Amino acid sequence: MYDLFQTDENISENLLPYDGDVRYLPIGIEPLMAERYVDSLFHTIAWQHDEAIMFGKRIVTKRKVAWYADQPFSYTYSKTTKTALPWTPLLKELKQIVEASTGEHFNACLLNLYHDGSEGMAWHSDGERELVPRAAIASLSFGAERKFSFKHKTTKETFSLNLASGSILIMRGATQSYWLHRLPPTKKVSAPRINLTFRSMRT
Ligand SMILES: O=C(O)CCC(=O)C(=O)O
Ligand SMILES: [Fe+2]
Repeated sequence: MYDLFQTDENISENLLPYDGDVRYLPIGIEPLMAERYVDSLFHTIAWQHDEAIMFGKRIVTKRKVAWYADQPFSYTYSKTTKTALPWTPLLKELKQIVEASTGEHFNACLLNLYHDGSEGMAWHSDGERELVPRAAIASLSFGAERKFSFKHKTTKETFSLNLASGSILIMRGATQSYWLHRLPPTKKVSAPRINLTFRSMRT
């Protein structure tokens, strides 16, 4: 039987040239296990269409989201507020894997379901008031491999990488203050992708 928990030696060097710390772990979860997780997540998570207020209008995204945490934290972004659901056994298991691989602790998780390449996420940083400042955010990806990009807020320098199924991306320190990130839409991908970002909410 293979070891579910990767050691830190598989984590990349810092991928950002300055003003932050981003590391990539290509195999956070073995590919065959990852395939099974996509299926379970698809069926057991309380997926909801995301709502946002943009230019004063309420829009409903095609992308679906879900929000889970240790406590029923509310989380406001894009001017909408969500209340966290309690962890499911599956999410607890994934949180443990991510914590063991990164050496960090998390108390909340935002999940995104992108049905195909037409769905993505626009440039943003995760600096909401409810988050512990400078705490690590770990992003666990399942399903279709997608490009993920960073752009420095002032120098405009960009950096991109592909996020494989089962991979973990860790953003730490000053990253959210200086860099935006996005998941660009693409015509090349027709399969779904599920992403989990483990976070630390202020308690
Ligand atoms: O889907 C992704 O890889 C990133 C999602 C993201 O940036 C977020 O939920 O804040
Ligand atoms: Fe983000």
